[in-house]
Amino acid sequence: MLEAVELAAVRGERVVFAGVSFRCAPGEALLLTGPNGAGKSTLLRLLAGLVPPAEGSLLWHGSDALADGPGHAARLRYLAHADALKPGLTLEENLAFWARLWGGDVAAALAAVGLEGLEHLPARMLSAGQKRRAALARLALARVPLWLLDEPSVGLDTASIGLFGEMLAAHRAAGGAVVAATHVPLPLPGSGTLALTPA
Ligand SMILES: Nc1ncnc2c1ncn2[C@@H]1O[C@H](COP(=O)(O)OP(=O)(O)OP(=O)(O)O)[C@@H](O)[C@H]1O
Repeated sequence: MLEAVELAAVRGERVVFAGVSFRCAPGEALLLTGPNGAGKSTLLRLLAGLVPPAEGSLLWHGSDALADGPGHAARLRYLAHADALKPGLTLEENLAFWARLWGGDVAAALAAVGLEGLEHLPARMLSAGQKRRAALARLALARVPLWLLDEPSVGLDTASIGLFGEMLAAHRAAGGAVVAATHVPLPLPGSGTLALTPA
């Protein structure tokens, strides 16, 4: 269970948001919505332990989630806007880097996002949607209880959205939680919504 209690964030001496509270239980999904600049990415980075809260606390099963940085990092996957691919490495080599850190089967992860057959292509040759699918393949490598996703469906075609929906459903069915920032609907049935407004 992830619980945010009265969180506030400051960037560049400006309060981006304040008083943000929510709960996301195992199997649940929370959508972060709001206009450009409302603080969705900032909140995700805070939840990932990459930005310290100016106020409030973040709890994981009732304990301070940020007290143990490496422990918090180990229980989550954070997908930012950038796809985090090394352009000169092949798709397989890119995924193998993460698999060495986290474990998991590279071929199965690529198949989960429909990228089988492109393993040996340098990442720089992938289309925008293929790069996004390669980023999503990291989610399929090894199971962790919390996914933090920043506009995960940008650039995905209809078939890829379907595969992504299957990944999300399997993650939630296994007790995983999802917090996702988005401007468009995501395949997350029954999700809650937290609408951020610029402070
Ligand atoms: N490192 C930083 N230094 C100063 N200001 C920052 C920094 N990072 C973000 N901001 C500001 O914080 C505010 C929130 O940005 P953020 O990226 O969290 O918004 P967002 O809701 O994700 O927007 P979008 O829908 O455009 O992705 C913006 O006004 C942005 O300019």
